[in-house]
Parts: sequence; structure tokens; C-alpha cells
Amino acid sequence: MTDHPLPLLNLSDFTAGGERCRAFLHALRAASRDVGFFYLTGHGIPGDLQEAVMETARSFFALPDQAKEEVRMVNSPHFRGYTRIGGELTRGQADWREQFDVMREAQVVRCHYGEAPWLRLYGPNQWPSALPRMRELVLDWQDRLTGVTLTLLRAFALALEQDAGVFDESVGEVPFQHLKLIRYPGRDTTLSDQGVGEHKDSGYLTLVLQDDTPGLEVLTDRGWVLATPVPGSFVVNIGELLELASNGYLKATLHRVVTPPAGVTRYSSAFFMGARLDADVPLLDLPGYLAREAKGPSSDPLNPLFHQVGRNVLKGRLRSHVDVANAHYGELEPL
Ligand SMILES: O=C(O)CCC(=O)C(=O)O
Ligand SMILES: [Fe+2]
Repeated sequence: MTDHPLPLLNLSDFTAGGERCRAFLHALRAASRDVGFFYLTGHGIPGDLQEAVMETARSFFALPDQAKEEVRMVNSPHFRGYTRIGGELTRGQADWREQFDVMREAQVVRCHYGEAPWLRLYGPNQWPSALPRMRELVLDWQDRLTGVTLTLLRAFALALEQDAGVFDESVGEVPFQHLKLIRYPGRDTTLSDQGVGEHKDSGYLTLVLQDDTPGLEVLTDRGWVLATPVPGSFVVNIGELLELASNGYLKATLHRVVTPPAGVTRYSSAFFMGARLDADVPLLDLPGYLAREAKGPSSDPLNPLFHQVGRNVLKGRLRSHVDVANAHYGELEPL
């Protein structure tokens, strides 16, 4: 385990244009290819909004169990709401964190039995009655993070010498959004130190806001590296859809969160930006010198990747939330 910092990029260099923009795109490509993780500053999200979101997370998780259970995820065929500690699995092992999941507010899609089961991912969020202002704040947060990821996605397109809008069709008017507010309680790590087990994210891009308690670790060719909190920044990482689209030129990197020591609590917000559920992931036509370095997407026979986005997202959700799968998707064969 080393404590070497990850690369740090400033998004305002991209929007400034000219030489600053060219240097940004160069650094973006290097960071995404070599590590798949970087810090982002200059993103335009005000510090007081970041703090308000963390404060909302602290208030939500401090509610009595009964108020959190009122919005528990197992109520929702759309995988939204509260998951208690140990209620989520990563690679079959329970994670030591509690979390609140939000996606885009949507209408339920009426569908016929046997039709694409991922259509059931669309639907409303659940909100705790005890925190009446949470909905507006969190949806605003989700929209602002969407804006940052859309800008970044255009930067990725340019860095790979594509048309800036090459991902537009797969993203649509509003991309698939998924946000988690997370609490990692400390515990005696002789029991297990799995806050969240090692995994890759499944969307295009992830933005993580962490508080000042370390815990997020990234697998690099130097071993596991701690993403030491950098105040005001987001940690950005590449998800499997970008790896697929770039034929493995960009890397979806394994990462994990280790449980804080007993008596210490860590809070974070993780936002996953994906493609439209009804889209297929585009396969980019890379120029020869980049294509030669594209290794093909890494494939895990135990966790196949699908180009059809909805199928991929539903697979991940069913594996992570077995109680929701049993309650609402019992008729499906395991994926
Ligand atoms: O809490 C964090 O810092 C990261 C969480 C994460 O990797 C995830 O939920 O996919
Ligand atoms: Fe992750």
C-alpha cells in the first residue's frame, strides 16, 4: 500500500480553450489510460453545496431506524432507497456501509410480461418524510453532477480524437443517473475491513465526493493506492461503458473502500453517469496509433459485460441487491 497521490486535473483548463485545453486533454488521456482515476478541481460546483450534501447525508443516516426503513430499497422495484449495513453484496460478500440510492425521477413504464425487464428500472425515488428538503437538494445535486460528467465526456471524446458529440446519441437528453449517499461506520477491522469490496463501476463515469476521512483505494501497477481526500475536489473514475466504447484503451479500474477504524465514520457521495438504458454502447473508431494500444475490454467470465445498456445495469443491480431481486424479479433466470 503506497500513499502516492493520483493525478489532479482542473476542468476550467478544458473550458478555457487554446493551449490550456490541449494540455488538459493530453493529461486526461494519460491519467485515464495509466490509472483510470484522477482528482478533479475547477468543476464549478460550489463548496457550500458540497458541504450541504454531506450534511444531508449525515442527517439522513442519523434518523431513527424506523424512518430509514420507511424508504427501504426492497419496497422499490426501481432500486431506489435505503439499504442497511450488510444489505448489499460486492462479488458475493456483504459490504459494511449503509446507503441511500437515488436515480432520475421517472414515471413507471407500463410493459408487457416478458418484455425487456430493465424497463422496470424507471420509476420514482423514495424520500424520507422526516427530511422534507432532502428531495430538492439531492435532485439539484444530481443534475449538477450530470452537467460535470457531460462536459467530461466531451473532453474524453476529444482526447480520443473523436467528434465531441460522439457519445450524445447513447446519452440522450438526460443520461442514466444514479447517485448514492453513503455512510461507512468504523469497526474493529479484525472482523473484516470491507467497506465496499473491490469492483469496477459499470457506467461511463463516476464522481465521488469524500469527506476528510480516507478509505477509497485504487488498484494501480504500484499496488493499492489511497485516494487521500483533497478538499473541494471530486475523485473521477472510468466505468466499464467507457472501457467497452474505447475497446479497452480507457481503463475501468478496480477500487474498494476500507472500513475506518472503530469510532470513526466516513461519508461519501458517489454519482454514476451512464448511457440511456435503451442504448447500445458505441464502439469508437480510434485512430491507428491509439487503436494499437487498445487492449480490448477486460472480460470477467463471472461478470459478462453487455453492449445493451439496460441489460448491463439490471444485471449489476440484481447481483448487488438480492433482496430486491427476490421481491420483484423472482421470475428472471440469474444473469
Ligand atoms: O465511497 C466511496 O468513496 C466510493 C464508493 C464506490 O466506489 C462505489 O459505490 O462504487
Ligand atoms: Fe465504485
